[in-house]
Amino acid sequence: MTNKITFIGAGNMASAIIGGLIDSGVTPDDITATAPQESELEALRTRLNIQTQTDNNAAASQTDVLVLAVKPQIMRDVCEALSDTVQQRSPLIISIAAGLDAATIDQWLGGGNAVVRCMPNTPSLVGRGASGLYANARVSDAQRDIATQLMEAVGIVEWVEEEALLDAVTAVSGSAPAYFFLMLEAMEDAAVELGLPADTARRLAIQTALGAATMAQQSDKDPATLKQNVMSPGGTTEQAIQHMEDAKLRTTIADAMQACAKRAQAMSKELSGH
Ligand SMILES: NC(=O)C1=CN([C@@H]2O[C@H](COP(=O)(O)OP(=O)(O)OC[C@H]3O[C@@H](n4cnc5c(N)ncnc54)[C@H](OP(=O)(O)O)[C@@H]3O)[C@@H](O)[C@H]2O)C=CC1
Ligand SMILES: O=C(O)[C@@H]1CCC=N1
Repeated sequence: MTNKITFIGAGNMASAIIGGLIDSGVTPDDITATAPQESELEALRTRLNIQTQTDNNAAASQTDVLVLAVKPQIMRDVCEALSDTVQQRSPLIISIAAGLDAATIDQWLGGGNAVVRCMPNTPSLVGRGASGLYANARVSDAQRDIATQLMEAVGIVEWVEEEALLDAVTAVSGSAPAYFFLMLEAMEDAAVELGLPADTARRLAIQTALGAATMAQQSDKDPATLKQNVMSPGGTTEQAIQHMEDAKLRTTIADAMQACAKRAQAMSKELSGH
């Protein structure tokens, strides 16, 4: 990838993507990250050898791809302060903010921009990210390819042609690493209750999650069949799964994902004013 990429914001999600990009072979010199405090950038620069800047406009004035990676609540101020530079330079805009539509981002940046909305997740850091992407009408095929290449460097990419579907992507992958971390926490706690040392329990639970995900990815069987294959009739797994079904775990998961998508919609209304 020969494009210069600038990340506005250098927090959890930006540093996960940057880490993944560098591991995938992108030249650190082609990546710039900005944040208000030099102290926050110093660690990133030392660790990853990338360029850093505290001045968003200075960074944006030299870039081909501008990744907006600040919290949604400050996006308006950040975009409006960047609009002159963006209007002059016309970089491809990639916003990773939850619940902020492309038209609003475009308007805050002065209008007429090629805007890709991306919903990534933090496993991008280890090259196992899952990103949903949506492009507005200004995005050319070549720019779509750039966005695809960028996010495929850190995981899988799924394009959606309806922007509203990014809220579903947020529920199933953007926010979802947290669901699995919760599961790992709960399994470790329960295994400790059953007498295992915490570190042993954690290693076993993590390896099992990894193994199950890898099997689900590589097998031609669906998850329901893979689950059934673990459940010997009258055996142990049946008891565990029956307990989860009785406790309505599926409904809990569905309700949680509905709440997640609804929050993305509400944020959009709150922040864009329409
Ligand atoms: N975390 C996640 O798993 C995911 C997050 N996202 C989206 O990514 C975006 C960032 O989230 P996340 O990384 O978690 O948040 P963080 O708070 O970790 O990162 C935000 C970054 O923006 C910096 N920042 C604040 N103000 C400015 C400014 N004026 N100019 C430049 N940088 C600034 C912050 O610096 P400082 O710390 O000094 O304030 C920080 O480096 C959000 O919009 C979120 O919706 C999307 C998918 C997943
Ligand atoms: O919780 C959030 O709002 C962000 C967006 C998706 C994951 N983290």
